[in-house]
Amino acid sequence: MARHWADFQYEIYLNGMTGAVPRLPTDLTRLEELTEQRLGPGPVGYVAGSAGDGSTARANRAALERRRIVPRMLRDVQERDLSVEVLGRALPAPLALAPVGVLSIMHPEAESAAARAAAAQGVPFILSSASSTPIERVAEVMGDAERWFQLYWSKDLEVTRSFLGRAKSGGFSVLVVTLDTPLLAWRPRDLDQAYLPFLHGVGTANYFTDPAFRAGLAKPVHEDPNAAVMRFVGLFADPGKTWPDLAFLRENWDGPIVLKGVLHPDDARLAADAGMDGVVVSNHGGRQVAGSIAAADALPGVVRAVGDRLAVLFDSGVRTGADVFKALALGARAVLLGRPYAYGLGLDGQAGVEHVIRCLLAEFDLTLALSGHAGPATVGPADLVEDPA
Ligand SMILES: Cc1cc2nc3c(=O)[nH]c(=O)nc-3n(C[C@H](O)[C@H](O)[C@H](O)COP(=O)(O)O)c2cc1C
Ligand SMILES: O=C(O)C(=O)c1ccccc1
Repeated sequence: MARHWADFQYEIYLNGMTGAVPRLPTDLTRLEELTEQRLGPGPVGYVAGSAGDGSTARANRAALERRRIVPRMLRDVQERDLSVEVLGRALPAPLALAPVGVLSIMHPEAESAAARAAAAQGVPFILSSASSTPIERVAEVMGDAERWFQLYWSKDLEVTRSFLGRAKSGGFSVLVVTLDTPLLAWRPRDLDQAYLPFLHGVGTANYFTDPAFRAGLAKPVHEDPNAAVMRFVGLFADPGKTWPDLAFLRENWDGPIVLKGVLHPDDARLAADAGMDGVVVSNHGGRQVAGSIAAADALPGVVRAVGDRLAVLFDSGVRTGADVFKALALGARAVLLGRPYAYGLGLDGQAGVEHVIRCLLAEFDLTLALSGHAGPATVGPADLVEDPA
């Protein structure tokens, strides 16, 4: 029998009989405020912040909130199964943890704690190229759990080759290539504090321990960490890349490749034509193009364009179980979760990330059941209306 994620609520109430209440809020929209109170302004500003005036991040939430679910009754929702097949993988629920860089600013155990949490709950972990922890150290704590690798497609071919080889050796099976960050956007919250997180734990972070990256430095990282950070900023991405360049990745990666940060239907078609396996409809959580289309508003057009050819995933603004439901109703196969798990990590390490996953999926399970669905397969556009307000 499939796991009933909704039972988490009774676990919480049962614990309550001995006087225990959850260590973190069960409404994940409250985590940001709590993190802000507990951690310094630099790290929280970096994670919570977004591009420009923040309008895209707000639009992401508004586009999800504007869509309302129309529940159906008497449809036998006793036995529910949240599992989905994505890119040939059986996932227990339509959820993966999004790639989030430099997690050591949130917690000393950084990506290792987040990866352990994902593995414990059976949710794929997408490791960022810009992680605070080397690929191999993360692989070590994941057993045989599902893990994907996010590539920042570097200007330096040797760095890219090195990452692809190390990710493959570490058992990372899906390559997620992020397209929407050829440059870091204008981020006033970080600029006002002159805060760049990349110096944090520089000696042990993924880039800074990579042999190909180090080979290009005039001095060892510990002797001139500022120069190492400037080399990183200069080469982690490549604004010169174009669609034909994808052939290199297709030839040098055996497994599925997913392009992250696609918003236009024509770009989704180009991804399919380039032999890619999936796209993530995402505006990077509103951190790149201030003023851009909300991710949920871009989703239906991409699904119409390539839904029969590619796995269409979604992120940017997912905070509740209802948001997961709405993304699926708009045509996504699964969603990625970003900031909320970073806050969970900052507030309570591995346990905090597990709390976030369990709350989101319990709420999603209940949303499904209460809306008349026994699983993701039957969810579709007919379940939603747009709030005229
Ligand atoms: C602090 C932070 C760091 C991020 N680092 C990366 C990264 O290294 N690679 C990447 O592809 N996306 C990165 N993202 C974007 C996320 O993968 C994801 O697209 C975004 O957080 C989703 O929006 P949400 O935070 O509203 O859930 C980062 C996001 C945040 C908040
Ligand atoms: O901050 C980000 O959103 C991001 O994607 C990033 C970019 C470079 C390094 C680490 C994270």
